[in-house]
Amino acid sequence: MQYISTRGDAPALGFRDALLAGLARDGGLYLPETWPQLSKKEIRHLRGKSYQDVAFAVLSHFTGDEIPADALKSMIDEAYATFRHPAIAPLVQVGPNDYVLELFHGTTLAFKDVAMQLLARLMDYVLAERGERATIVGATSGDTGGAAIDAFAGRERTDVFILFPHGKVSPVQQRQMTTSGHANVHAVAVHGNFDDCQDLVKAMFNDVAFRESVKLSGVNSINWARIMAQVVYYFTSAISLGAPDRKVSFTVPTGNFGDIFAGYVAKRMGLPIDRLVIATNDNDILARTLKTGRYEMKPVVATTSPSMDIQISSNFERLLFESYGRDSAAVRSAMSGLRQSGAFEIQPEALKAIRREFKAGRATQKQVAETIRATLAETGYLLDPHTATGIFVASKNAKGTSPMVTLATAHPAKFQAAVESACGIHPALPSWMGDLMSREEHFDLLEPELKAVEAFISQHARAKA
Ligand SMILES: Cc1ncc(COP(=O)(O)O)c(C=O)c1O
Ligand SMILES: N[C@@H](CCOP(=O)(O)O)C(=O)O
Repeated sequence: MQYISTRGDAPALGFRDALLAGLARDGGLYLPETWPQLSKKEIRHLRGKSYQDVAFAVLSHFTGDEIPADALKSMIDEAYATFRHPAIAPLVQVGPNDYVLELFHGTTLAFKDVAMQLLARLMDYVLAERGERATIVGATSGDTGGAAIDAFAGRERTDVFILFPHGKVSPVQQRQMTTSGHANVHAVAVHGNFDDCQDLVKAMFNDVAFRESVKLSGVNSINWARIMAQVVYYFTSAISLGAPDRKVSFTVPTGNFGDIFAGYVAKRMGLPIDRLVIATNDNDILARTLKTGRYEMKPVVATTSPSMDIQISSNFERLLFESYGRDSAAVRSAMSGLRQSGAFEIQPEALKAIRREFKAGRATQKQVAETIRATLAETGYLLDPHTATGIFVASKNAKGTSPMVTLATAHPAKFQAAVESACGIHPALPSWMGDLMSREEHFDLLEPELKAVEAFISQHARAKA
């Protein structure tokens, strides 16, 4: 399996190189040259199998012969042994045809753990095989950072630098990043928002001299391996609801478009997905884009679902590439429009293709709070504000026959203030992380200036060219 860049100007890479590269050298994002196919018969065969077995069946199509089967199996087993629920991603029924897919049973209580625990092991494996080290840089609006720090903490071959927007993550998210205590982990608060942090990460990748000097690698969903690992739970949940002999719909709280793009990939691979619904908070660039055909940035507003306070939705570039029939020149032109004027128009045929695959909706903060309160009152189920965004939008986009699964992307205890203000209940952290808020914090505070951030990383990174 070869991986190609959305911008068409970087060499195609095998799985291991794409994994370590993160972002392609032309600034594009890697995806597989062709979509692997699972027949109905093969999907049926996965019924009753464990999460780990389904993960192997799906992921081995992407890793091919670059990761031996035994090694992949052990990495999958180790990664999901860190989860606190035997099903890894259990499905909970909250209405006659409505389900919540709980993706928050990992070590940092968010869906990011599902991919990150595997990604860390895959990177370690490839680096060890090559006798190399890497410097991992990530941007976070709160959850990716904690998950990456947990998954990479103490690993010999990697140093991890996580940029987070100062004062804009929840107290639990901040502590998960700042209390690790491991020497290879660096939490860096940046005066700015998530988009500033993500811009810095992309700029570091595009600075070839810097990239090579510290052997840069990335763990945001720009890295194909993140998306790949997230495809698995679309299969496990749809199969448990009757796929491939029944279509299933999904609503996904969306920011960087990685999680829902994984759903699109599952569909391309043969999973019968009916609707894929994008749910946004007040930062509704994706909902506006589907409505108007114009992708246009507006200033980010702070909401009660801070992890989705994003305007530049990185993985939308992967969808554009697909919708333009994999025409990388059209993607390059859209991305240069975005850089120059903060906007681009989607050509009519591509827009039609996107609208065929996706629906979209927005939930205001008031609607999110009301959804948390009403869902608790009616079903006894406590939602976090990101999942509540999904549940609200799902309720407007459900389609009679197919079950609607909303992805529960975070545990309510990560957003205690918002949940308490919505319904009066203060969600407690699980007892195994009860001391989180009393651990000592360590982090650095930097301005959003490329050279200053690069200098900081060069000074602390152990990987050198
Ligand atoms: C809790 C939570 N929900 C939803 C999202 C959106 O996911 P994505 O960026 O993959 O669209 C994020 C992060 O982006 C998140 O942390
Ligand atoms: N919500 C994310 C933002 C980064 O998304 P990623 O999936 O590209 O890593 C976060 O919590 O950091």
